[in-house]
Amino acid sequence: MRHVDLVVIGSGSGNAIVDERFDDREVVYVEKGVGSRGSYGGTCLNVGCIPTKMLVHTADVAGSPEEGSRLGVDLSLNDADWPRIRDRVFGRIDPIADGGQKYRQTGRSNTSLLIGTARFTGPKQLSVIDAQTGDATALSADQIVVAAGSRPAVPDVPGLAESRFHTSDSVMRLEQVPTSMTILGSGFIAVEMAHIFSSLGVKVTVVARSGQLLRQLDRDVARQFTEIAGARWDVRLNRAVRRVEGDGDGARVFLDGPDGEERLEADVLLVATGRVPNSDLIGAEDGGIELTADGRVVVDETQATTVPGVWALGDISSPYQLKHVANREARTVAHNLLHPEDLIRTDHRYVPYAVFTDPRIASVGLTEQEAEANGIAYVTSTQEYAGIAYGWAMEDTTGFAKLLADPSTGALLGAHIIGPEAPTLIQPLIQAMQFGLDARTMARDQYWIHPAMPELIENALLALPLV
Ligand SMILES: Cc1cc2nc3c(=O)[nH]c(=O)nc-3n(C[C@H](O)[C@H](O)[C@H](O)COP(=O)(O)OP(=O)(O)OC[C@H]3O[C@@H](n4cnc5c(N)ncnc54)[C@H](O)[C@@H]3O)c2cc1C
Ligand SMILES: NC(=O)c1ccc[n+]([C@@H]2O[C@H](COP(=O)([O-])OP(=O)(O)OC[C@H]3O[C@@H](n4cnc5c(N)ncnc54)[C@H](O)[C@@H]3O)[C@@H](O)[C@H]2O)c1
Repeated sequence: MRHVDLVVIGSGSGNAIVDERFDDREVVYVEKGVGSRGSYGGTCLNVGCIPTKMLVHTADVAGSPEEGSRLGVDLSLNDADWPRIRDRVFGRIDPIADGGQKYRQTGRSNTSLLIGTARFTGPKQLSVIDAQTGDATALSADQIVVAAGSRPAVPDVPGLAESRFHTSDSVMRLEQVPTSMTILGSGFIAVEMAHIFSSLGVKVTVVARSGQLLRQLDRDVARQFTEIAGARWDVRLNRAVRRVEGDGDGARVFLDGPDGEERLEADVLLVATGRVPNSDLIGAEDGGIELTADGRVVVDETQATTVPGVWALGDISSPYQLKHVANREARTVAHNLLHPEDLIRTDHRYVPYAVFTDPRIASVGLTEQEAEANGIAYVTSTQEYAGIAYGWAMEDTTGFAKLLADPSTGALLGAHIIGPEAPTLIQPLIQAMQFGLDARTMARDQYWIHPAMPELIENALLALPLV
């Protein structure tokens, strides 16, 4: 068995851990590859944030005629050349992944890369199965970083496994843009993909189990989004998927609907029903590593697992499946590997996120239903884009910012925005929450550029009924 100082399993956020600070240690990276190319560099780069957002921007541009028509500008969409769109995205991403792999193979003399699947065989012991030859390499290490991420969940629906279906791992590399697409699920991936493909002319049907899309969001935002989406896509709410039939020519999905069985036919079926942590792939339990009931690796705030010397970060352990959280946790792990006498903790107090659909959504802190359920005293304010000058310029009639604050101190408890540039507009509110800036001071003690979009935030802050 080969013994080294450090093994890192997973090249997503795990890839950022080892740099010149680790030059005095022998390091082995293990990566099995993601997506159809078996790419290096993890989910975000290859099959997640980066390609989706490159496609979302393309979708926004394709949606310009609709925006123009609101403003009296007559535009038309002549063609969306899918092979060009797809190849622009992956023509940029694939070389970055390949370059990252090459760097790990040859870039640092103390670091090597095994392309294969790592599994614990005992505490701090691993077997790595080579992706090409199937040969096993036994490894042990003083320290192991588990950064093995998550993968698409595939629900146990009769006929699904035997049918041709896509997940986010494959749908962005389709050969042809389909005529129609059924999307199972109504979370982040479902509504981002629905925006992308519907903007390119695909007839999209979204199937949701509950009565709302994005139902974990603040209830007013979820309600507004569900209404907007219903006017744009064929949205089927409160549906149970009974079975799937698929042959060479697409897939048929059978649902229990309000009036009995419904049958959906589409060229492409996209399953977007959540992601499961890869703790089973790494054989976490054989390594003595404790898991949560939903299969995540248990970590404390220093990212330490229940096995001393084994650390975890990102989707495999975090309750937040978000890249900026995985990156922050990776910084904690890197520091703690280097400074065992001075451990730091990951701050998870104000984790924001954005949903890059149409309209955009962004959120940080408590939703109103969370504040209510936890008996937290709060006041709210809602400012519509339609009530600020830049909203008139854009002719926006559906967007708003909603704030929750402590009624006596003015401390911000939550912020939720649906509308243009929401992921950008929310950043000063994240900053205020993180650094303890109260709503009154934030609103009054700085200039807000007139007539810019952040006046949405200024007005929402001023409208809070603080005592
Ligand atoms: C379609 C999509 C869009 C997204 N968009 C956003 C977004 O806009 N913003 C955002 O913040 N987040 C987004 N996310 C979430 C984000 O991509 C993840 O939270 C983040 O990439 C997790 O990083 P990670 O390092 O934990 O895991 P990963 O990046 O998944 O890395 C884990 C790596 O471990 C490897 N691995 C797994 N098991 C083994 C094993 N046994 N042996 C060897 N290697 C192994 C995998 O192949 C993988 O490369 C998106 C996700 C998806 C799917
Ligand atoms: N912009 C972003 O930050 C971004 C974008 C995409 C993905 N992500 C991350 O990736 C994660 C995974 O995305 P996702 O959209 O797959 O998950 P999600 O948790 O956002 O949504 C899953 C959806 O699937 C539904 N569902 C679950 N099981 C089902 C079943 N058996 N039958 C029918 N419906 C079912 C749920 O009700 C929900 O609507 C997200 O939670 C998010 O953290 C982030």
